[in-house]
Amino acid sequence: MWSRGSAAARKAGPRAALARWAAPGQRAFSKLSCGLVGLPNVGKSSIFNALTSSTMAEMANFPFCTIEPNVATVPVRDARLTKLTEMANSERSVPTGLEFIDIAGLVKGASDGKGMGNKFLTNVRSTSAIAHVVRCFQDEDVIHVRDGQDDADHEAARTLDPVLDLAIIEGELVLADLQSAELQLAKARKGKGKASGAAGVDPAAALAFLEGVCPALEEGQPAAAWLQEKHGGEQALAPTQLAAWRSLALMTQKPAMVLCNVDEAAAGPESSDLVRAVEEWVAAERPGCPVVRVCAPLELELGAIEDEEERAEYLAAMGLAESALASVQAAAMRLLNRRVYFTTGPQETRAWLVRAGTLAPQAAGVIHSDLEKGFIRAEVIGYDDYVACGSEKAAKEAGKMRSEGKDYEVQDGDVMHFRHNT
Ligand SMILES: Nc1ncnc2c1ncn2[C@@H]1O[C@H](COP(=O)(O)OP(=O)(O)OP(=O)(O)O)[C@@H](O)[C@H]1O
Ligand SMILES: [Mg+2]
Repeated sequence: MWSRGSAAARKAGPRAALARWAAPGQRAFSKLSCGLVGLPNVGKSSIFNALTSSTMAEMANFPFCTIEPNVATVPVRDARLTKLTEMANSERSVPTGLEFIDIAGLVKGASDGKGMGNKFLTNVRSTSAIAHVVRCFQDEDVIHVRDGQDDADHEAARTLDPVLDLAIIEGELVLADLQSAELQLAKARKGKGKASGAAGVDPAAALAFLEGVCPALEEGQPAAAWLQEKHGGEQALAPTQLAAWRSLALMTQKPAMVLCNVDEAAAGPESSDLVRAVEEWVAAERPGCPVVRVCAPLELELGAIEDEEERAEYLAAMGLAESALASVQAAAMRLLNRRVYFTTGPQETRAWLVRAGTLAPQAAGVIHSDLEKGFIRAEVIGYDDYVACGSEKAAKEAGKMRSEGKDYEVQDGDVMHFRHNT
């Protein structure tokens, strides 16, 4: 099954090392995952390869080239991790990861089983975020498919229209969600929904969400957009409400970003009309959804440059502030509301991912469940203080090390040490 990673994914060199992050007894580390979704042949596999700098996804000018999704985890570059590793002279430096899943092309009618149909919608269901890939590159030789069949002869299907493409795919996800939500609603009304049985889920709250979200889905509104409009988004929900909302497990509840697959001409500061059309539509219809331009060949070249200075020069020459990978990773962190804290020592300096608002014991639990169970307190130094003082010892002497208890909310960039009694 793809969720455990394809054989190719398991074999992949540097990524295989990432899979070993979680040593026996440790919890699997909390990496984020992002599924690449889009019409056939828009460049999902090309972007997957570019972002993960691997050639495991077969790229071909052939619609539905990808049948089994490819999975790869990419380490997140973080200058703070590099700096802390240098300061502690650690043997190992372990970044956080972002997993990409290259999903087969969806077409209009996918929710009814057209094209590769529901099988691929299942793959979308298991990711934490969705990246819509839309075609913004001009190439007469690459077939553009919109209607579930090779429509190369139809002028309308050949015309590039990334906004329409985006609306089609989003519409398919909404339709599939509507089918699921209506089933859940019928069951919930009879009082035997899975929500009513799920631990920690208030059946009345789940029912209320279903009654609200079904008509919205019917009108073509993604579930997340409905929640934003009616309730101010997930952040505004109380824990019991959030549990009820999440129990619906709809695809359009997931945060989404748009990746514009551009040619080199539109990769620099100039952009293109197609990209601008996407940006305008998203700003008006899906506010808060990030739009990132990715030029696959350029990103591939960039991924191959190890030297930081050389990378910076390459980016500057292209007129870019950062790589598409860095933009996508930042967008995923923002969308999924994640924060990073660090642990550092001579053996290892490591970055850990937690949700915004995570308290110290649960943050410790990301490292090992024993640390959470036996949590006594956390010794915390803010990243800036740590660097300004030059070492943990100096930070301590300068009074910058705080002793925090079980109610402490972990902040992005905290350098932490956990005291525990196990
Ligand atoms: N930015 C680009 N510029 C020019 N050609 C591109 C670009 N991106 C992708 N292509 C070409 O488009 C074709 C389709 O790409 P790819 O196989 O990555 O699409 P896909 O979305 O994964 O397709 P499928 O849905 O069939 O899996 C390939 O021939 C690829 O080389
Ligand atoms: Mg593909």
